[in-house]
Parts: sequence; structure tokens; C-alpha cells
Amino acid sequence: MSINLAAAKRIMVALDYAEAKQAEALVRSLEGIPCYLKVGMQLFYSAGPAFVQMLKEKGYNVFLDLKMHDIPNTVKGGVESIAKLGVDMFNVHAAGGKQMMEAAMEGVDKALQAASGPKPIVIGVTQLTSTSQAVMNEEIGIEGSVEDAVIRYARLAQAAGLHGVVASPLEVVRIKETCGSGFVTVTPGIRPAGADIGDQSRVMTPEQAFAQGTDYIVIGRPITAAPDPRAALEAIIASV
Ligand SMILES: O=c1ccn([C@@H]2O[C@H](COP(=O)(O)O)[C@@H](O)[C@H]2O)c(=O)[nH]1
Repeated sequence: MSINLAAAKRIMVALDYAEAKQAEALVRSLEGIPCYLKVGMQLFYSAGPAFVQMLKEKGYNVFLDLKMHDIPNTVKGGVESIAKLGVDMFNVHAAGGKQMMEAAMEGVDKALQAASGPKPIVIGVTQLTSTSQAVMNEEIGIEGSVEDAVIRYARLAQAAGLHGVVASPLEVVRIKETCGSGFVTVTPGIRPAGADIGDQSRVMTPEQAFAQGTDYIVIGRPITAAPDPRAALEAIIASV
């Protein structure tokens, strides 16, 4: 089967596993498909930097999804450590504020002064795709629409010098209108038609998400929990 390489590069597979050996088996099963690989907190906390370095040695683009959110000085230090790993993308919570996001960018510059390498794409998490309108208003206590909240975070992230945001595909058109087409959007909350939504709330299919103009889609369980993950990824690639 021939693979649409351009589409594959814009699909991030979430390696949400407890142990390195499970993630390694998944990566082996996807061999030859140039998808992005996303390492989140579950795998990073157990497998650590060595796992990220192994993916980089295999030539993968890696998104380190640790969603940093702390005081500016701590985030700057954390970013210095992860920028030295040579990841292609990482993120911080936009809710940490402009000063915290600026500190993240300073952390990148400091790491790259010490060890030269390509500059990672730094993105801000807006409203988690598991957060519904009701949860945001009634539990978290943020007023207004989710879309407006996402746009405020996106503007703040852009003002702090970040390259883009994580949001749901439902907000992509407004993010691009507000921040420009070059402002990167990374969209989880992706479910092929008929797939179980699980804990996600703001969802679209892969085809719909790309039709909104998103740059990257993030997909975990529809691939990792499939009986044949490679076939699931190939079907998604073929659908977009
Ligand atoms: O708002 C966000 C930010 C990050 N994620 C991450 O994306 C994947 C989605 O996995 P699925 O199994 O496809 O639901 C997961 O690693 C999340 O931590 C997100 O879903 N929403």
C-alpha cells in the first residue's frame, strides 16, 4: 500500500503507555510510516529522556507533551532540560500567563546557546479538548464560550512569542483568523466516525479537522487500542 507521506507527517500518534516496551512495540508496528510521535506524561515519567532520544535516533519527529505549568523560573529551567533532548515540539499551559510563556522561550534560547540544534516549535495549551462548555463555566468558573476562551489564550501565547497552540479542531478557523495562518494549530480530540469518544468532549473526525485548516492532528486510542494499530493509522491517513 502506498502511503500519503505528506498527510502522515501531520498526524501525531499519542504513545500513551505505562512502559517503554509497550510503546516500542507500537513504534515497531508503524515502521516506515513517517508520522509524528507524541510522548506524554505517562510514558515520559516512566521511560524518561532515554526513550525520547531513542525515537530521535530512529529519525522520528517528536512532540513532548508535558504541558508545563509552574512559576516562570521553574518553567524556564524545565524547558532548558527538555530543549537539550532535541525534541521537535513541546508545550506549556497558556493559563500560566505571558511571563511564564516568555520564560519558556528564554529557556529554549539558553539551552540552544549551550548546545546548538534546531529550535523546537513551542505551543501553548488553551482549553483541554476534554473540557466541555458546561465544565468550563460551571466547574472551572471561566465565563463565556469555550471558543472565546481559546482565542484569548491563543492571543496571549502569540504575544509571548510562542509558535502556536493546542486546541480542538472546532476552534481552528477562528485561531487562524485571529493569529494568522502561520500560527501553528495542534488538535487532539480526533475521532474517526463511529469511534468511542471516551473522555474527550470537543471532537471532530480526521477529515473534518484537516478541512478546518489544522496543521497537525493528535490521535491516541483510536490507533493504540485498535486490534491492528498500523491498519488503523493507514486508514486514517487514507481518509484525509
Ligand atoms: O487538550 C488536549 C491536550 C492534549 N491531549 C492529548 O492528546 C492525546 C489524545 O489521545 P486520545 O486517546 O486520542 O484521546 C492524549 O495524549 C492527551 O493527553 C488532549 O487529548 N487534549
